[in-house]
Amino acid sequence: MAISTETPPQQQHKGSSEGAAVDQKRWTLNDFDIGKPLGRGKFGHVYLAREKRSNHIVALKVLFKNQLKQSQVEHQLRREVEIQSHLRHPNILRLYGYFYDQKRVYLILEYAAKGELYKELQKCKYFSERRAATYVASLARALIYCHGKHVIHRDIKPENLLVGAQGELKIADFGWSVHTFNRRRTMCGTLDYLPPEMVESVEHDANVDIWSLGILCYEFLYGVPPFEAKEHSDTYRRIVQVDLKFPSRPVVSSAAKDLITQMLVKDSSQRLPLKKLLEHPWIVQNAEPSGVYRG
Ligand SMILES: Nc1ncnc2c1ncn2[C@@H]1O[C@H](COP(=O)(O)OP(=O)(O)OP(=O)(O)O)[C@@H](O)[C@H]1O
Repeated sequence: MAISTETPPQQQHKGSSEGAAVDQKRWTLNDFDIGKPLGRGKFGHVYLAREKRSNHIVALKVLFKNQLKQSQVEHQLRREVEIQSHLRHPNILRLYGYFYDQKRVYLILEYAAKGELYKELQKCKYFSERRAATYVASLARALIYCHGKHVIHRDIKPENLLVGAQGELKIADFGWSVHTFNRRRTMCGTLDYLPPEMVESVEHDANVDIWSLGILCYEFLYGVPPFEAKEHSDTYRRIVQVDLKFPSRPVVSSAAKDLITQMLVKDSSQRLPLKKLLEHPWIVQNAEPSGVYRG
């Protein structure tokens, strides 16, 4: 199978803007050769596929409409598609387009050849500081890009991260993301009359992603999330109290702990901004400048 990862699937309407082309092309199942299954999720299956005309390799996610309806997630899926199809960043999984038939919805996704990060973490138990810092820096860059477009991910966790052929991290699941600008518009009609504290709350909201990235950084280095507990109520309490403890094993540098401590701050306005994170000594000294961890 000829593998091309550079060019997106052919688009029908040349000359239109990239984002518009995604919407305008009318795909059907006949446009693809279907390959091996890549995995299955709650609502359907994911297959390796090749777009016939361009030979472009993609991941085709097939979702069953009746299951989406039953779980009342159609609205969430629509939002996910709307948001993800407009994002272009090396660390964000591309959504090239979608189509549907009577029973199914198909999402045409960028293929992430190295699969789920979650499985890698399980295999290694925890990552080296170099690897963790490289991942955290790429995620910070992807989130800065999202926040610049008023998109908050809200669900950054290892299960939602895939790894590309070069070892680059890809944020994959935008099911819980929100476009704050849209939300504000529907609520208030226009931004013009909003007081500063409400306009600022866009950034304020975005700080939830800094918290999640702090949790993820901890999990990369220790193999478990920081507030884990047997009982749900205990996890809740530990989060609310920010009951942050650093075990003595595995050994983790004080610079890494300092960064995590600056991200896991209860007052969301006091969390280390993502741009500052990229300048933190632990990131500067450990993250691969290429943004790619090759092992
Ligand atoms: N773009 C992709 N490239 C490579 N493998 C993928 C891709 N998307 C999904 N997969 C594989 O298919 C599996 C199922 O993906 P899917 O997104 O449907 O399920 P999920 O992550 O469990 O999400 P959900 O809980 O929303 O169903 C993933 O766990 C992953 O192994």
